[in-house]
Amino acid sequence: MNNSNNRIEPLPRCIVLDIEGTTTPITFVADVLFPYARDNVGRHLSATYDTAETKDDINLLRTQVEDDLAQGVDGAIPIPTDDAGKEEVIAALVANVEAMIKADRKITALKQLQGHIWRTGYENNELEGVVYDDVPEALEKWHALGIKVYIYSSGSRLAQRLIFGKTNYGDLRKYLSGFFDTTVGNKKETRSYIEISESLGVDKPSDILFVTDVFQEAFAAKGAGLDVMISIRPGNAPLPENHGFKTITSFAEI
Ligand SMILES: CSCCC(=O)C(=O)COP(=O)(O)O
Ligand SMILES: [Mg+2]
Repeated sequence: MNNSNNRIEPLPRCIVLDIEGTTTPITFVADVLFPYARDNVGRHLSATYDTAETKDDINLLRTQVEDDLAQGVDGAIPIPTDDAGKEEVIAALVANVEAMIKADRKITALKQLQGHIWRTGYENNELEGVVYDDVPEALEKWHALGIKVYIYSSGSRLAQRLIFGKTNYGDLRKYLSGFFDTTVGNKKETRSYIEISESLGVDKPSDILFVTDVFQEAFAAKGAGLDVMISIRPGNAPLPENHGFKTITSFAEI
């Protein structure tokens, strides 16, 4: 795409970016965001227990935990009914959420609650998003070229707006056209990328370039006909031998 890179492939009309391991170090998510959520989930639930937002979060978690218990998922414990009292309910919710975070589960019930907890952290200046140094310049370049850039992350759309709204390079949302999360589908399922492709209204799925760090996500996106590159960043998981995808270590290579 960039003449200096002598990229000969045609410009993608759209670029869809993963976050953890792609725009943002895995260490920021694993060592800052997830511990913040774990350490503040009890305080958050207690402070917002009677709000409609948290009631919705709790209902989602109740449904997820019922399914986890039926499936025998490690760490799942029953959540008492509301008449057991607020403290009892919150204690069970905290135990389940801590187990979900420890297992790095990419489920909507967890991600929706995490986004609400992180919102407080950003508002209180306890959190600031982190992106790699090559990201802002690439976003600005693509924006100038008229390329639409979207985010597809397991983090909720709120969490995505928060991280890009307050980064180490300021507010980057002006370069982003939209956000997709697990409500469109799991990132390792091809139908999720078909759904995204339909939503973006491109002529053909290959008009979209998807960039992620996870092989299974790349494979699922390729199955939907998207153009795919894999991001290699410090601390990312190793890739399978002969994975067959183009890899990049910086957005400047796109
Ligand atoms: C929006 S920042 C938090 C990202 C997150 O919760 C997560 O699990 C990262 O998953 P991704 O799909 O972006 O690798
Ligand atoms: Mg990722």
